[in-house]
Amino acid sequence: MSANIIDGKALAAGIRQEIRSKIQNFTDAPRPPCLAVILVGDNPASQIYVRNKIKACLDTGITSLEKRLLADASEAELLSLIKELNEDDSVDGILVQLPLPKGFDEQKVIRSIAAEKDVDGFHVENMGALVTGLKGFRCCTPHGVMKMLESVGCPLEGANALVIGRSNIVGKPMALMLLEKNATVTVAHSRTKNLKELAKNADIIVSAVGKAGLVTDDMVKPGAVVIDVGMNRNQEGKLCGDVDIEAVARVAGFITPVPGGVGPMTIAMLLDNTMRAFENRFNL
Ligand SMILES: Nc1nc(=O)c2c([nH]1)NC[C@@H]1CN(c3ccc(C(=O)N[C@@H](CCC(=O)O)C(=O)O)cc3)C=[N+]21
Repeated sequence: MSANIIDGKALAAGIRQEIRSKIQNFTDAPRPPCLAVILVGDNPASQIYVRNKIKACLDTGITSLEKRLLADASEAELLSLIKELNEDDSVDGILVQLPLPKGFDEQKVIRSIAAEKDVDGFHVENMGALVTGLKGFRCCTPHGVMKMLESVGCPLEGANALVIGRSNIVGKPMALMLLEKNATVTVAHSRTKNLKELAKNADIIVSAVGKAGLVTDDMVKPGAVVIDVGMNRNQEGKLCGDVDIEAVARVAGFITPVPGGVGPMTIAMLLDNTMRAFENRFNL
C-alpha cells in the first residue's frame, strides 16, 4: 500500500479563497476584519511566523495590526497593551505569539485577552467551551487537523485515534475534538510505556511531539491515517515532522507532509477564527 498525501497547502488555499470572497461580498460591514498580532522580543523563528501570519491576513483581505514589545518589556506593559486592544472596537482578534520570553506568565497573559477576541482558542473560556461542547473559538492546529481528516472522508465514529503529545495547544484539544466526533481516543506522552503497541492498534495517529523520526513504519497499521504536527530541523537544517514519512507512506492510507501539511492549515484556521470574531461583532 502506498499512502495518499493530504495536501494541507492546497486545502488551506481553498479555505483562504472562501474567506477572501466572503470579505469581498460583505456589503454592510463598516470595515474589513482586523487581527492584532503581538510579538514580544526578537526570537527569529517567532518573527518569521508572525510575518507569515500577517502575509496570510493581507492575502485574504484581513487587516493586521502588528504590535511589538522588547524582550525586556514588563508583563504589566504587555497586559496594558492587551487591555487597550480588548477595548479597541476596530480590532476583532488578538494573538500573542508564543512562546513569550522568560519571566512572562503565559497563562496569565492569555487569560487577559477578551475571550471573544481570542482567535487562538487558548483562553480558559474557549478551552472550557471545547471540553463542555459549547460554542467558542477552537485551537487552530487541532481544528485544522480535523478539517484534514474530514477532507479525505476519514471515518471518526468508533475509530481508534492515538494522539501522541499532551500539550495545551495541540495534544489536549486534539483529543477532545476527536472525542467529540466519537472516536475512541488514547493520549500517549513521554511516560507512555507501550507506544508501539498503542500505535499499531490506531486507525488514526496524530503526532505532536517535536521529535524527528518518532513515528516509524513498524508502528503503523496498514491503511491508517497519519497526521504529522511535529516541526523539527534535520541535520541539513531542513524542516521535518515527527514521522519517518518515506517509510510510513508505504504503510499508511493517508499521511500529511511537513512542510505543506498541518502548518498551512493552522494559519487558515486562524484566519477563519478571525473572520468569525468579526462576524460575531457585527452580527453578520
Ligand atoms: N499564539 C500563537 N499561536 C500560534 O498559532 C503559534 C504560536 N503562538 N507560536 C508558534 C506556533 C507555530 N505555528 C505555526 C503555524 C504555521 C506554520 C507553517 O505554516 N509552516 C509551514 C512551513 C514554514 C517554514 O517553512 O518554516 C509548513 O508547515 O508548511 C508553522 C508554525 C503557529 N504557532
